[in-house]
Amino acid sequence: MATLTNTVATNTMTKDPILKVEHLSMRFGGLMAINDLSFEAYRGDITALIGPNGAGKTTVFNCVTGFYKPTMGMITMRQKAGKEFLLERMTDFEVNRDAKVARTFQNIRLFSGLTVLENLLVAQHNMLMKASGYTVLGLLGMPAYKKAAAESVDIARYWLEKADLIDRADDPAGDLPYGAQRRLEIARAMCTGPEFLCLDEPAAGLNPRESLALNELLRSIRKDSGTSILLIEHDMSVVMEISDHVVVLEYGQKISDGTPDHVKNDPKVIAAYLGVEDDEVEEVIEEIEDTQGGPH
Ligand SMILES: Nc1ncnc2c1ncn2[C@@H]1O[C@H](COP(=O)(O)OP(=O)(O)OP(=O)(O)O)[C@@H](O)[C@H]1O
Repeated sequence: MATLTNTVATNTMTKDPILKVEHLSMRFGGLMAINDLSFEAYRGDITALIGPNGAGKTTVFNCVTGFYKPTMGMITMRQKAGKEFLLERMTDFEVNRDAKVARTFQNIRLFSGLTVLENLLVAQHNMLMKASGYTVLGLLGMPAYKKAAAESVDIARYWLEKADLIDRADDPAGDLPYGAQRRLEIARAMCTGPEFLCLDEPAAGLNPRESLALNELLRSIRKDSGTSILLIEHDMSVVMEISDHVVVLEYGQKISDGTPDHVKNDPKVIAAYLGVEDDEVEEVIEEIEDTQGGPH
């Protein structure tokens, strides 16, 4: 099995996997976008999925979150309480509601005409409907609904504080600067109480200050809520700064798996990013160092 021969440079003995991807393949017509991919994400970790354009990162995300049905393979998520879900057999709605996996998308998908607070309340719609007993009478006055409604405002306020957006709670979401909209999307996903949060390029288009604010939010999610995070990211400063574990894809296969330091120095990863063969890596790195005036 090709994937098992790759080095996993993390201490997997002490880690508790929240997600296991086993022999995942996804074919689009004649194109094998993902080819026999296996990796794990560990509970409480921030795991980054990286790789050059077209490597298959978004396809993996879409399989994990129920948007695509994989051609082959198994995706198991195990919740903290021990309940297991085979995500490849579930719809995107079930993955979110039952397995408690939330996601954001490459393109921001907020309700731009609703306020910042309203965006977070809409995200809790399922919980509120459940509390209403799915009846109009419930909506109109049942104590359970009133309690749930008050709780959902508290949850929204909590995440607005965390995302540093509390001062903008009553502004239309569409009026926020880009970086703040990204944080609002993450806050919205967190309002659904996920055990596993999947973020598709959260730092895309952010300026350095917004990137720092994002890093801070993700670190606080990991620390305070214990939610495990899987993110796709091109911004290496974000990946290296906040990830506990990095999985690198190229042409739909795993080429490296380990700590940020391990993958950063892995010749296969360097070769993939520079677009050269493995045996040419050292030569190319020497050339780069020469043009930059020596090693850094
Ligand atoms: N729905 C689809 N139909 C056909 N081909 C697809 C589809 N989705 C992805 N692909 C192809 O699968 C391959 C992997 O694409 P994917 O978007 O997963 O890569 P990626 O690593 O996320 O790339 P990027 O970093 O550019 O977003 C690409 O060759 C892409 O063109």
